[in-house]
Amino acid sequence: MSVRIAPSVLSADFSALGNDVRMVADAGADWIHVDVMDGRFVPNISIGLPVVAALARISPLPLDVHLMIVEPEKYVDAFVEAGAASVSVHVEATDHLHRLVHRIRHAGARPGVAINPATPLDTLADIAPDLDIVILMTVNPGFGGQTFIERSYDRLRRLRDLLDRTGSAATITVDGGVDPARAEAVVEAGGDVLVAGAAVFATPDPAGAIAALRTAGQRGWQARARR
Ligand SMILES: O=C(CO)[C@@H](O)[C@H](O)COP(=O)(O)O
Ligand SMILES: [Co+2]
Repeated sequence: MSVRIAPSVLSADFSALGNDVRMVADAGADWIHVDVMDGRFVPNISIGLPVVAALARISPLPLDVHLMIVEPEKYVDAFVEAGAASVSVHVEATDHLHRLVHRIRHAGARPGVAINPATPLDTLADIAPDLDIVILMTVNPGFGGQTFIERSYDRLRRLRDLLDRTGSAATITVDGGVDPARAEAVVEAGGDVLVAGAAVFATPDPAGAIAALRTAGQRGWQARARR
C-alpha cells in the first residue's frame, strides 16, 4: 500500500469533464474525487446525481463521492446506484451516522465520514471501526482553491492515533489546500489519500502535478514507516 492521489473535479473544466477525468487517469491518479454541494450544508452548489452517473460511465478510476449536503440519508442510495465506489457523508450533517454508514455499505459502496476543521475528532471514536474512509477537511468545505489550515497537521496526527486506538482500518483522506509542497508533511502526519483540486487542474501541467504529489507523498510515507 502507498499514498493515493485523488484529483477533485471541482476545479476541472466542467465543459470537458470526461476529457479531464481521462487525462488524470492517464497521468496515474488513483481515484476521482467528486464534491457534491447543495447550497445548504455549504454555501455553494456544485454537481449532483446526473453528473456522477455520467462520470461513472466513462471513468477508468473509482469515483470517491464527497457529499456536502444536508439530509444525506435521502440520497446515499441514489449515489451508489449512480456508480459511486465510495460515499462519504459529513459527521455534522446527520443525527444517525451509524445507520447511514451501514446503509452505504449495504448499498454496495465503501462508507466514509468527512469532518470539518472545528469538529472534535472524538465524535468519530465510536464509528471509526465501521468506516473505510475518514475525510479530514483541511479547509472549510464549500470551495476549491482555499488555503490549507495549518493546525490540520496536529489534527492529522491525532486522527491517526484515534484510528489506531480504535482498531479502525479506515484510510485518511486529506481534503483541501493540498499541493506538492505540503504532500510530504501531510502524509508523514497521517494522510493516506491526497485530494487535490486546484493543485492539479489549475496548473498548466496536471500530469506533472500528480507526479509531484506522488513523489512527495511517497517520501512522507517512508518517513512515517520509519517512525
Ligand atoms: O471538498 C472540497 C471542498 O469543499 C475539496 O474536495 C476541494 O474541492 C479540494 O480542492 P482544493 O482545495 O484542492 O483546490
Ligand atoms: Co472534497
